[in-house]
Amino acid sequence: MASLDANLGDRPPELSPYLPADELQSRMEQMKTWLSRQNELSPRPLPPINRFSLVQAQNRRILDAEVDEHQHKIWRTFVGSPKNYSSTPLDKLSPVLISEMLLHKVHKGKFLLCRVVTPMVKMVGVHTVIEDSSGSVLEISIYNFPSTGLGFSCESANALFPVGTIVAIREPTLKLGNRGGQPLIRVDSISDIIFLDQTDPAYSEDRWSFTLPASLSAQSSITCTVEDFKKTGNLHFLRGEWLPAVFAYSKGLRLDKDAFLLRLNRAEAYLRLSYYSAALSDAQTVLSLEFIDSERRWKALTRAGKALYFQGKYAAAKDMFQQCISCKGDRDAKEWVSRIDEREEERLHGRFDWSKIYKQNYESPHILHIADFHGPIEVKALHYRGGGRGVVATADIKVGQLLVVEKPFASVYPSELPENESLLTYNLHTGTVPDSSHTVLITKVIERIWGNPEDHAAVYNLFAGPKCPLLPTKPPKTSSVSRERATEGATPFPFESAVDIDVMHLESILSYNAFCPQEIPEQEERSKKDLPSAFYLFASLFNHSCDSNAEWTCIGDVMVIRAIRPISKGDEIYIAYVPGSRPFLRRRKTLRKHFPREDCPCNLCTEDRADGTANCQQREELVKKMCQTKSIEESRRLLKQIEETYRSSRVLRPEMFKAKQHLAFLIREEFNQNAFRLSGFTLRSRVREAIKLDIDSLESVGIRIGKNRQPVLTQLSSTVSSETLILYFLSIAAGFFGLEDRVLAGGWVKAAESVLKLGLGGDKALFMFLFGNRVEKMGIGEFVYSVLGY
Ligand SMILES: C[S@@+](CC[C@H](N)C(=O)[O-])C[C@H]1O[C@@H](n2cnc3c(N)ncnc32)[C@H](O)[C@@H]1O
Repeated sequence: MASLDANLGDRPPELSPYLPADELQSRMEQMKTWLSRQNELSPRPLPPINRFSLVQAQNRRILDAEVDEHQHKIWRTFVGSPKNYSSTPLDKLSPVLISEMLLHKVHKGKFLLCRVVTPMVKMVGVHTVIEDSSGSVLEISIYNFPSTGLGFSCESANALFPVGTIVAIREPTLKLGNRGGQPLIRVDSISDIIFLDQTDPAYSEDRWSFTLPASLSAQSSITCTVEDFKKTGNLHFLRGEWLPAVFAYSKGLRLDKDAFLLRLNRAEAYLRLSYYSAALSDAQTVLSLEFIDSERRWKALTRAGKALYFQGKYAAAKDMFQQCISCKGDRDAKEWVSRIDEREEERLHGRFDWSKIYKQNYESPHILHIADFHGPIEVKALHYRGGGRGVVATADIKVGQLLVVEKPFASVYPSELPENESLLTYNLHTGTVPDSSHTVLITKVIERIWGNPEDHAAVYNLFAGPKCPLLPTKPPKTSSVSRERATEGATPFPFESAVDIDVMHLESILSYNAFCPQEIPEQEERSKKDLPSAFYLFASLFNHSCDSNAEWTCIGDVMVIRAIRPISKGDEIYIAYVPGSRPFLRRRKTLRKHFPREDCPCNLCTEDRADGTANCQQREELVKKMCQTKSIEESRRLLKQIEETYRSSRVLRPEMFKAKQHLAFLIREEFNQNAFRLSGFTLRSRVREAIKLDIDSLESVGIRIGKNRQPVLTQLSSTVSSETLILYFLSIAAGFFGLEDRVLAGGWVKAAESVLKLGLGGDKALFMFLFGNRVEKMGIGEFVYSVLGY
């Protein structure tokens, strides 16, 4: 993320989310060019900077922020603007002073040792004033630092960077800021910041030409003892400020690395942050100590067990909890053991209790207790696909077979975002304005990599846009975790990142691989501010087809992929990035970023292209009209016209599904309102007509209907979700039930149950959970239960 740098004479294009889509896209292209030009400006010396006025300006900002605390703030950001990061270790860099630095320059080969002079103020990132040892000052903006972004308070940033904190900034970038065009250091990558040890000679006051006011330097941690840090850490922990707690414990551990209580507490704080490898490493260090008592040992075992469980290392986690049980006969640990057994059933055999998982989703969209699962599939090199890979079947696959269950690497729901702040992001990679949840997702992914550096390679092995080279099917063994936490002499996490984080590359990766784990309602493409965003490492390897052979759905933020057609061994498996039910021209626009040169090559798009743009456009307009009309007669006319936009040879006709469903709906509405006026014969013939339309509509989306007017489920639909199909089937059943044709009604109920099994893996409990209320409302509850034997 980035805020816009001030221009130097040549003005940047004006952007607004309210511009027509094409105009907005073209201005974003201009903005891209403008930003890269800014990046290429010739370096020049810094103007003189007055310490007093810089500090005063920051103090004013702090006051303004306090006054505006409750006002709604909209922060403007850019995804895809140039951002730098360093990949050179600190000990290979040489120091630079502010007076030696140049504006518009990335100081390659250098690091700046600096001290925080004023409290932080929050903008898109956090902003403060720093000084170097000679007393020269500069403003600094730090983006993407965990626990400082959207929804976090300034106090959190000040707890992490209190006045007096000394940091080294690797290969700093000096730019002009957008607020008044002041020169500032801009840090996009958190891995560029290294926090110096408070025992480092740099912390000695005589190293600095300027003495910080006593009232401020008291906030510096130089005089604190291990006990002070423990207390501060515990206080933060009690307030739920996990990262400030981690920092306080870590400072204590810098003074005494054997202070195992701090380490034990830090392990718990790491768990709350989902930094599992860090939590595990702390818990294991405590377990390696011979002298700890059984209570502490039990705590360390529990924390190690949880870290391993959430990393999906179930056997090792079980071992920890079993040791807990022998330690204390612990009931909690027994529950964890049985949870682990359930996870192993899921992971190894794909046996999931779906209704239990759907119920978890009611409590929170972040499903905690579920294992990842892979069916008979593998990632294969497919050089003709962007990124060079795809997922193929390693055995013949049946309709409904479970292929993938995957927890997200990170996910963000709008309900987690603050009400008084939002982000207006321009994604220069895709020319779109993503919702806040997508932008926050980037920060979450950065944090997750920072806290779990072993995942770095898998994330950076994902497709990153049209210029991305062919990628290997497995992430290469990385040397980037080489600056290991435990390496002798290296600054340990969290004071230094174990991996270098290239934010610009990550932004590209997320532009091409983020999912919205919720169905996007029709017509909602331009106002999707309420939609969640999630990122999956494995699901990102599937290629796209609008007429896919597998369906992805989400339960909360857990991705589930199932086959909706029989798939032969060796065949590629596709999912739909954009639903095939969306009209062709809108689909093509949304898919443009994935197919920038030619269109999507799938069957559905090929058929739509063959119908011609004019027909597709007319079809889209007719369907729009159809959805707005309440007149049955007009609806019949429109249905005919929609049909005429298809070539006669076409089988899959998704818009006919919508149109027929709408007409059936209007007919039902009419007879519901006029039932008392219509003769029994007319009523029955209307009901029959509505049912016929419903049944015919299913054939337009690939559901074959047998001679007995029952569906033949040799495949599910690529353009209608299984959940929607079940509802239509049940509504047809209700129609036949109204006609007192219990045989046909029962047949459709059974078919609905089959779709539930194939498309959602469901059983009786799931049927009751998802559709129990709906069949009651349709007035066929008792009938349905008797047919299904519930
Ligand atoms: C999420 S990635 C899919 C995995 C990717 N193929 C890889 O190797 O990492 C999305 C990108 O894959 C490529 N892609 C997806 N579906 C495709 C298709 N049907 N044909 C060709 N390339 C496709 C496009 O470049 C798209 O932007």
